[in-house]
Amino acid sequence: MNEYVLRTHRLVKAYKNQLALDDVNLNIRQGSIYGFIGQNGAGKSTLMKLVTGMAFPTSGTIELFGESGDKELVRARRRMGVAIENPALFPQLTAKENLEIHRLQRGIPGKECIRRVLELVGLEGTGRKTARNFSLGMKQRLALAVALLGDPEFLVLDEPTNGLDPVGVVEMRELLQKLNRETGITILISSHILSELHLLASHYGIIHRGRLLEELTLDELQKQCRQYIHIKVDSPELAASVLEQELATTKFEVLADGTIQLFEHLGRPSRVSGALAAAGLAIEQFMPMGEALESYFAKRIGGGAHE
Ligand SMILES: Nc1ncnc2c1ncn2[C@@H]1O[C@H](COP(=O)(O)OP(=O)(O)OP(=O)(O)O)[C@@H](O)[C@H]1O
Repeated sequence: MNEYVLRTHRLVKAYKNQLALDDVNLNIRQGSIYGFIGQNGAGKSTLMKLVTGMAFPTSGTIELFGESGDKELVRARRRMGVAIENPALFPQLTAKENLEIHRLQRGIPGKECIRRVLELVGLEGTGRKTARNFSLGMKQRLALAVALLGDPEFLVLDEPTNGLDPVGVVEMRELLQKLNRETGITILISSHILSELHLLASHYGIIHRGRLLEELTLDELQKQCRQYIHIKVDSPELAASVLEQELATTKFEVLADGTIQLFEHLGRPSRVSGALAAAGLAIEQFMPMGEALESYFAKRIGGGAHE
């Protein structure tokens, strides 16, 4: 079986006066959840449209389930479920009726799949309620159900958490994790907010101005997001000398507001607080912190902007 569900090679998409994708080599392994992160306009939807056949590349190749010929790609795309932009939902129809229309349009045999996808996304109890009266979270679930109709092996979801409240984001995360765990489905999911995908995605791709800056695993991302102890005491100068002399470290920074970020001794916080207290310092704040994911993302694309 092919190790990669999707690979792109030097993929370029040029619109009249701009490169929406610039030499993109993307690699999505089978069974992974690939979080595709980029600001608005970075090129996420464009890549998804090329992969799903909604638009054509200017140059470069797409390899889907190991296939890259034109005919083979058409066949491979049948193994994909897609939710890009809002799917056509009929507001006056129920979830079941909406799915029936999509099933017929796509020529999927048998009605059994409708009950199954409704259960998968947790909309089986919506009965006669019409889509007009659905919450945004329910509409997103219905869009996901539409994508799941043909029993796909690869799901492509463009910002499915867009506009959801924090509870809705967590629900969507749990739902996609459950699908991935129980069916082994590979998922490509985009967002402009890294923290929304964090803990959902097993792999990450960061795109900025059409260029794929970095691909990394969840583990690598965690390592990149630097951990430290945040310390606020009545005398930062004295604290700095305690850190250097008593704890033998220079891996800290004293910020302009007098707070200290200590990058060492993370596993022994009581030793640090003990040494500070023993020197007579009053400890006002003392807590372990990690660099916010968003600041890592901002830093990464900040650097990328000059590439
Ligand atoms: N049909 C088009 N014609 C011209 N330019 C386009 C077209 N589609 C996209 N673009 C441009 O290509 C760039 C990438 O757009 P794309 O929609 O892929 O970004 P995105 O990362 O999906 O952003 P968003 O989060 O806003 O959807 C943008 O600058 C956009 O203006």
